[in-house]
Amino acid sequence: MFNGERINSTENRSVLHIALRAPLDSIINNDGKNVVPDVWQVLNKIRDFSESVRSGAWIGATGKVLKDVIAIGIGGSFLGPLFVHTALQTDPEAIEFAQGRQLRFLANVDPIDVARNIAGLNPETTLVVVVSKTFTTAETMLNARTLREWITASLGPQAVAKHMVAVSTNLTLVEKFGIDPNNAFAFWDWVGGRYSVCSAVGVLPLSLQYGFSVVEKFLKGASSIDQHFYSAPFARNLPVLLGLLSVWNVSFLGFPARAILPYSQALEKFAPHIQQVSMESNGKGVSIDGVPLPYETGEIDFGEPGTNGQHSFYQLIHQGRVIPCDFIGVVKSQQPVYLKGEMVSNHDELMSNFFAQPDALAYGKTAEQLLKENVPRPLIPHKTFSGNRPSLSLLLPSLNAYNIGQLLAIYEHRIAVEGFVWGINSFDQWGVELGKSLATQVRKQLHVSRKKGKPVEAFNFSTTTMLTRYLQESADVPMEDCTILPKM
Ligand SMILES: O=P(O)(O)OC[C@H]1O[C@H](O)[C@H](O)[C@@H](O)[C@@H]1O
Repeated sequence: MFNGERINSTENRSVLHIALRAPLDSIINNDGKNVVPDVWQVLNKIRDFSESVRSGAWIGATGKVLKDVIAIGIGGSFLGPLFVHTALQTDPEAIEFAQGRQLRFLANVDPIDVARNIAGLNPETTLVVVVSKTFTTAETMLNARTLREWITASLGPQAVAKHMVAVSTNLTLVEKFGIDPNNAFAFWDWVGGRYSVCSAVGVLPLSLQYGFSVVEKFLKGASSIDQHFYSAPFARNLPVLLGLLSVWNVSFLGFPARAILPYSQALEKFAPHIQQVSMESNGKGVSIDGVPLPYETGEIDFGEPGTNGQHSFYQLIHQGRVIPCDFIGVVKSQQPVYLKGEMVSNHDELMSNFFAQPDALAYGKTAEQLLKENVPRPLIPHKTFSGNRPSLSLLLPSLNAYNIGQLLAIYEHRIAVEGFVWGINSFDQWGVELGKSLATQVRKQLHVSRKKGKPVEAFNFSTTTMLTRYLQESADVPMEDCTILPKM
């Protein structure tokens, strides 16, 4: 990976997200060319652009400062930036830099997501960042056309130049869409979508919200783990150890899932992000050479912040299926609260749970202990905890931009380690293609049925029945040849 070899062999690409956060003087080659200067050229462009928007030097079509940003993107062009944004939102340093500004994310093609995103915003003070590696993703492009309409309907077509910018590897399509290439921020095909938060995909929206200096700390944190991963002996190498633990749990112990349980509300979007990084990377059925695997790979990742999860799905984890857990705790809260007269601070209360849960999973509770507590015999099987349920705990010193970068990189590399051991390609995602092409077929069918009254054909019985019903029941929904935007 670090040598720039084309380890993503099915797409014939290198995998160099480590270059996105490498110091300017480092050398990371792709096809014999050092890519680090290109990375920094874009980072500097983001620094200049975000500073001009934040300072008010760059203004909207009607002369107003652009204080609100909507980032349109989905999958890897959404989940990582949302995780980092959510984590920074309560960081005291980041808060200072975000005064008076808003960052929102429009991902789903559901028009309800459009409605939620534009609610309360004025196009005059809004900058739209269209984020798409390919610039062909159906959801993102329809959302981009929708918000282009939202802007032009109130400010006129010339306003697009001031109110829309893009992040992509496909600058030709950016220009075709009508966004000035000068307002496009590039990245490269050696960055996988789910590994792209350290490229302009994350750095641009986050710099607009928090300023480049905060985001640079995030990059430095990620880079510190890259260096650790590259050079630390395996026995002390965090991503290696974590990756091996996961392989052990999945392939040797046969546990198919992994719960990601941060005891920090700021990390509320961490599990959804890791869900994509992990499940899209390692959810494969064949080896890198295309041979069906004789063992399972990948985890079913899910998670919620503690303590919320404890009151939801932990019952199953304690007494039902065995689900290896990652507990993530933070020593110092971003937002400490102390109440006079309380036994512990609010953060200590949270952390009491962080320390208690792994113990409960590991050691459980025996029938003997319950008998000593005079638990009635019929209840003993119900109140017994088997123990011997694996978990691991990570304790971060604090949660600032730097540590957030570290946490991200630890998981990115851990997932790569798992893939290397399993002998799969963790960097392609062919499994998402079939659904996309069938959706294209449905889209065509909906068009000809609605416009020309053509019956549903060439689908299986179940889909034909459901589609026909959908068309019948929505025949009265207005489909005029005019534009309708949400009325919220
Ligand atoms: O950034 P884009 O090209 O719009 O792609 C967005 C997403 O599309 C697909 O769903 C891929 O499976 C994801 O890996 C990717 O992140």
